[in-house]
Parts: sequence; structure tokens; C-alpha cells
Amino acid sequence: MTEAKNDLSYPKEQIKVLLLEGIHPKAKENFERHHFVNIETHDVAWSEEELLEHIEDVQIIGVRSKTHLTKKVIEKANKLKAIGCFCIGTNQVDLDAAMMAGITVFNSPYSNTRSVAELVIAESIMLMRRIPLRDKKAHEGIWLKDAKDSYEVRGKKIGIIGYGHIGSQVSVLAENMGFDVLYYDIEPKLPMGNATRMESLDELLHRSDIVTLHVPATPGTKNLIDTENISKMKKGSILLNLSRGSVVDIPALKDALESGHVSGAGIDVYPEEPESKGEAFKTELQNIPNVILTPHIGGSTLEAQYNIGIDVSTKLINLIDDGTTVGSHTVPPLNLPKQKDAHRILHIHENKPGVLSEINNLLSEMDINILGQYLKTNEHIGYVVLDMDKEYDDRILEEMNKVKHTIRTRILY
Ligand SMILES: NC(=O)C1=CN([C@@H]2O[C@H](COP(=O)(O)OP(=O)(O)OC[C@H]3O[C@@H](n4cnc5c(N)ncnc54)[C@H](O)[C@@H]3O)[C@@H](O)[C@H]2O)C=CC1
Ligand SMILES: O=C(O)C(=O)COP(=O)(O)O
Repeated sequence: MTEAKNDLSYPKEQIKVLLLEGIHPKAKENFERHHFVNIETHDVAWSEEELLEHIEDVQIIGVRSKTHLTKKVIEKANKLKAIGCFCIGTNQVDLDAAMMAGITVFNSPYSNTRSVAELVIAESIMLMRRIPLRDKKAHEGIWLKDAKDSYEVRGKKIGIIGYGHIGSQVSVLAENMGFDVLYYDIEPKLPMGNATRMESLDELLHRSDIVTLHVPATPGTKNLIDTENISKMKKGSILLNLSRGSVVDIPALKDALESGHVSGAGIDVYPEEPESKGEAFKTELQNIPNVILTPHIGGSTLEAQYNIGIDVSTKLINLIDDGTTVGSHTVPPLNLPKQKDAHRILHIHENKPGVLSEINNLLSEMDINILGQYLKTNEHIGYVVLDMDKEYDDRILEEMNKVKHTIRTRILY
């Protein structure tokens, strides 16, 4: 067990906020409006070495999809209270390490959903009409006017793999465009509109004219679309991947595009992606006809980035101000009322028997009256919040920290 960490409710100017990867300025503005002053921003992602060098004084870090917060970084981040993923994916953070260090991790689960879904529809039409080739030729001064291999999307089958926030939003837009929508998810999901749930991935692959991926990066989705599954796709069908680079086996897709088994692809995410804007980029899919390659910009619209900036910074500010963890992927989610005439103890501990009774005994021995008590646990850790009506006394923090299995204690006063 690591040593428990103490945090007092100290002035906000001492809280260092580090925002990486060009997070929208609205986030910084929001922190400033809430009296945070020590905010450092950078337009690029940081490497593990850079993080290891600077993470020790950081209390709040904001990243997008490129900065990897590994176990090694988290173990060095002694003061870190919270990580904000200013995006949907959280796979760039070692969530288990963060949880066991009592670090709250937030993301923005809906703010760029629509942006991704719109791009899926746009690319579906562009690829069904073989626009990449005709666009290239027109730029080269060649008038390629014909209807060869060009189809409407109306009446075609779009197969959505992963029917979560983005997949179901694609479903609604696609149906409105006249697509016949099929979907497959490992969880039971109700259909939107007239969409049809497929019993198996195989069934979806066999039936779809366009297959679009909207699953997270997990061990279960690694190379989900490999040679075997590509061979189950309809001849001449199209593949879209705007989810994560790990989901598609790129050499297998390249072979299928070259053989014509897959007639087009829209790829936004790659197994290896450059860290920052303007860097060189290489993929085996370059210069293959009817392939749209985009630099991981599915969620990159001004609307989405603005909304994400406000959403995640607000969650981080609420955590600091009153301990609220709603939306957390690590510390159990608690929605807390504002403190009123009380000090608040926030205690994160390993979820082992006896912790709560030890805390309650301790408080009663110290003659502390509890005005409100809130608790949420998950399989590994517990989060208990106690409002007390007593003058703040340094000993409380010290004693709370001695409670067995304590990970972190913070007091707001
Ligand atoms: N290109 C970009 O800029 C963006 C990419 N993304 C990616 O899109 C992913 C999906 O986002 P959301 O829809 O918001 O996530 P979500 O969590 O709402 O939905 C994911 C769905 O995938 C399902 N799923 C998981 N494993 C599966 C499997 N093996 N087969 C079938 N279904 C499976 C889940 O049950 C869930 O319903 C994110 O995890 C992120 O990686 C998200 C936003 C922007
Ligand atoms: O929201 C996500 O998961 C994304 O993939 C978008 O990532 P980004 O913020 O553009 O680095």
C-alpha cells in the first residue's frame, strides 16, 4: 500500500493546473473565473519523460487523446488530485493506477458525439460516390465525368459496430439519409428508429454495404477488424474507422483494398499517430484510391472543443470546490450538496471491511458531530464524505490519515 496523502483546503492560487494538447481556451477561462491563477497551457502532447520531469507539482492535469498518463507518471504525481480527459476516450490514462492513487478521472462523454457522427455520414456519401478519385483528378486537370461505381446511399445497409453514444447518433442520422441501419453491440442496446440489431458480428459483416466502427480501445476490440473478419465483409463494401487505431489491422485492410474486396475506407485513427499538429505522418494506406485519411479530427470541431472545454473544467472545479465526483471513471461518483456551515472531510480508501467503522469510532472519540455523511464504493475503493460542525482542528486530518487502508484525505474548510 502506498503512503496516504494529505490535502488541506488551501488557497486556489497554490493549485497548479496543467492543460496540454491545445485544450480550448474556455477551460482556462473557466478556471480563472473560479479564482484559479496558476494555469499552464501547452498546445502539444507531452511525452512520458516530460511528464515525469514536471508532474510532481501538478494538482490538476488536462489532456486530450495523445498524452499518455502511465502508471509510472501517476506514481510520481504525488500531488495530483484529478485528471481531465478533454475528449471521450480514456484509454490514454492508466485508470487502475489512477484509481488506486485516489485520483479522480473525468472525460466528456457526449460533447463531440455529433461531430464524429456527422463526419461518418459525410464520408459514407463521399466514398459511395468515389469522390476521392474524382476530386484528385479534377485537381490534376482531368474531367472524370461518369457514373462508374457511384451509388446513392439511399436504401444501402450501414452496419454500426458499437451502438453507444456515437453509434446510436450515427444510426439516427443515417436513417434520416435513407440508409437501412444494422447494428451490433456486445451489450443489449435498444434500436433507435427502425434500426435492426444483429445477433452476431458475423451477421453484420455479411450484410452491410458500409461498416462503421464506434467501439472503445479495449483488449476485446484490438484488431477486431482483421483478415478473417474483413473476409466476412461483403465484396465491394466500405469500412470506416473513426474510433481507435487499435481496432483495425492496417496491413489486412491494405490487402483488402488492393484486392478490391473492400472498395473504400475512411480512416481517422491509426495504431501510431503523431503527437502533435504539423508532424510527419506515415501509414500503409497512403495513396490507395478511394481512401479518405484524416488526422484524428473526428471530434475536432469548434463547437465540440468549446463544449468539452467547459464541461471537463466544470467537473474539475466542482471536485476541488466541494468534492463532487459525478462522471468519474476512478473514484466512485458522488453528487454532493454545497457545504453549509460545515467543514467537509473527503476520504478515499481501499474498499476493505472495517474502514467506515474505524472512521466513525474516531470521530465519536474526537467528539465530532456529523451533519451529513455520503458514501459510494466500487469493487476496489470507497469514497466517504463527512460534513462536521466543529472548528477545524489539524488533528482530524492526521487521525483520519491513520485509518487503515486510507489512500487520500482532503479537508475543505
Ligand atoms: N475520432 C475521434 O476523434 C473520436 C473517437 N472516439 C472514439 O469513439 C469511441 C466510441 O465513443 P462513444 O460512442 O462515445 O462510446 P460509448 O462508450 O458510448 O460506446 C461504445 C460502445 O461500444 C460497445 N462495445 C464495446 N466493445 C465492443 C465490441 N467488442 N463489439 C461491439 N461493441 C462493443 C459498448 O458496449 C458501447 O455500447 C470512443 O471510445 C473513442 O475511442 C470518440 C470521439 C472522437
Ligand atoms: O474524444 C475522443 O476520444 C477523441 O478521440 C478525440 O480526441 P482529441 O481530443 O481530438 O485528441
